[in-house]
Amino acid sequence: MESIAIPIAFQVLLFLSLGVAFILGSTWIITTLRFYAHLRKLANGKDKDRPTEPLALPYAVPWLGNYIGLLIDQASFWAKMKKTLGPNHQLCTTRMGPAKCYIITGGQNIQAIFKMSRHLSTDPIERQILKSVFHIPDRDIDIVQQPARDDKGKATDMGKRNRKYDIEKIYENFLLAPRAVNMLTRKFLDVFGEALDQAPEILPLPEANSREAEWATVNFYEWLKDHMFTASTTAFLGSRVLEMNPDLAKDLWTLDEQFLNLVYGLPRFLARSGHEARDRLVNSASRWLDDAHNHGNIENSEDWDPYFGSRFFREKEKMDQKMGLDTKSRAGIKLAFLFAISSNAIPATGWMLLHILTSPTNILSRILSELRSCLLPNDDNNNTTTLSIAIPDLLTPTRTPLLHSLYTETLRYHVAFSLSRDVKSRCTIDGHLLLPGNTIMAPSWMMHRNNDLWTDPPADIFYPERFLATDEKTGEVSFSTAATGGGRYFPYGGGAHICPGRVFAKQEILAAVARVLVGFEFEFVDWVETGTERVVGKKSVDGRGFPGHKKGSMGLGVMAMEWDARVRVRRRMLGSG
Ligand code: HEM
Repeated sequence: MESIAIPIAFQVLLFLSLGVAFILGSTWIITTLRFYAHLRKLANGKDKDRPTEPLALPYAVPWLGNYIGLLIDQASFWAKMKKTLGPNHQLCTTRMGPAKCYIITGGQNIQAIFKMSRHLSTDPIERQILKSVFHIPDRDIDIVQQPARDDKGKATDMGKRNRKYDIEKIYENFLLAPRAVNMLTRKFLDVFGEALDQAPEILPLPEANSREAEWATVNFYEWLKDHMFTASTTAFLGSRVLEMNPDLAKDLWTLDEQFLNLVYGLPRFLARSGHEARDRLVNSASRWLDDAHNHGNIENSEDWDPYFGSRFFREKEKMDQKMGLDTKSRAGIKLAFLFAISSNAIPATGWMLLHILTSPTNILSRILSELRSCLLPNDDNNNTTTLSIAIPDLLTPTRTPLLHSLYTETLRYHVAFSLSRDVKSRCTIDGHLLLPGNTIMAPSWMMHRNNDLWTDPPADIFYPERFLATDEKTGEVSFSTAATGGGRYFPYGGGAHICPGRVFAKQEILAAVARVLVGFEFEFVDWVETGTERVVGKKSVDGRGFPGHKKGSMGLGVMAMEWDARVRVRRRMLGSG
């Protein structure tokens, strides 16, 4: 029996393999021929006066199209796409499973997307995230996304009386207004400073002025991220939430790692840790909301209270209650905000500090001298870490030009997200017709890391001074955003859905960098595997061994670090260099 079964199995396998190879090969040949025929037609200038279908990228796998290539390695996919399209085309389509996807690059096209909010929508992607990641039922998402109504109750795009309008008002008044955002930054900085001062892992300053503080050894990013999470969560959600849920940070970072698995709807048995972390988080946030309603006062107009936290969250909770959402949905929405608050600003701060601490050109001393000019005088003989940073000074680019340039470069280099919109109604970009029912993807990587747009040094080099300009007459060096225009730089997205946390995020990142550098001295030890002491890179601070981006973290915002730095750290005597 066996002697017959093996050849049959082999024949079946061979037959299947040939079948698959035939399907892949013929799909690739057909889509490639179609691509070049279309390219020639466009080059001949036919149809030049009327909108045309965009070029369709060749692919090998029917139905899935380029989905797999994009999932496996985005950077290589974008590079290959750029080569295939050549210099004259910046818009194409590809099949991504059930939907056709328009991939859009080029400064003018990106700017066009930001101006076309009437034709484009984020509702489907928002629904997917709220449902799959934060467990909000469709019924409540329908309420959240209820369309605008005009005075006669008719659905309209332009009406102001919709949920989105209410949330825009809350953003404007309690997240973007200078008073609100300064208060949030102040609270963040106070709690962050306190957390660092009381950190048990770092030894206290000695009593006598003459002796230096003792060194401790920590994994740098892990150390930073826990203290920053405590500070930003307390500033936004109050102090009770962490007292009630000491594992909140752990669960949120698990959710961060598992985010895409949940977005893609992987079942529990394939993404157990993500599902479990999400369930615990929703329960924790529900208990926190119940406690806040029982003990706090939602009508309180104070800037901050321990139960609800910021005025922003109190107003958001009032809005969610008014819409009739149940506790779990309201908790899920607050979690989505907590996720947005933590998942980008904290790694951005980590990257920025790692670049400073391991810089081959020693920018630390220059940054420190900028920061020292932002310290408020303290009355304890400069022998304490009770630091007070003047936030308005820190945010003034003329005082801290290098810090501003480094921040801008950090977001250029380490942010990679795919701006995503659904086409609501027929529209045209760059002479090409976009049809409703399809999606748009505009990868920031194609602009931020494009060597044709960023030269001297090229885009793939991290250059802290990139955004500094020298006045030819006076020789004065200043921070300049001239190179960020024209749709080539958009770390916070743009148009109607531009990130509403962008002002706070910048203030938080700069304040955290300042507080860490003026409060502590560091000595690099080794590059280590995250969460362990296992050495991964070269023992070097001259740029070698610097972590790359963790696989799979591209496309979502600030990319994750491949590994961490082991450092010696001690409290800085304020007088020391
Ligand atoms: C370095 C830090 C941050 C980065 C790089 C970042 C980036 C982004 C990006 C790229 C988008 C999509 C924009 C678009 O589609 O056009 C976005 C949306 C959003 N961000 Fe941020 N973000 C950061 C920090 C924050 C913070 C601190 C908050 C909250 C306080 C926040 C809240 C949001 C919200 C609510 C949205 C959805 C807006 C909408 O769909 O209308 N983000 N962010």
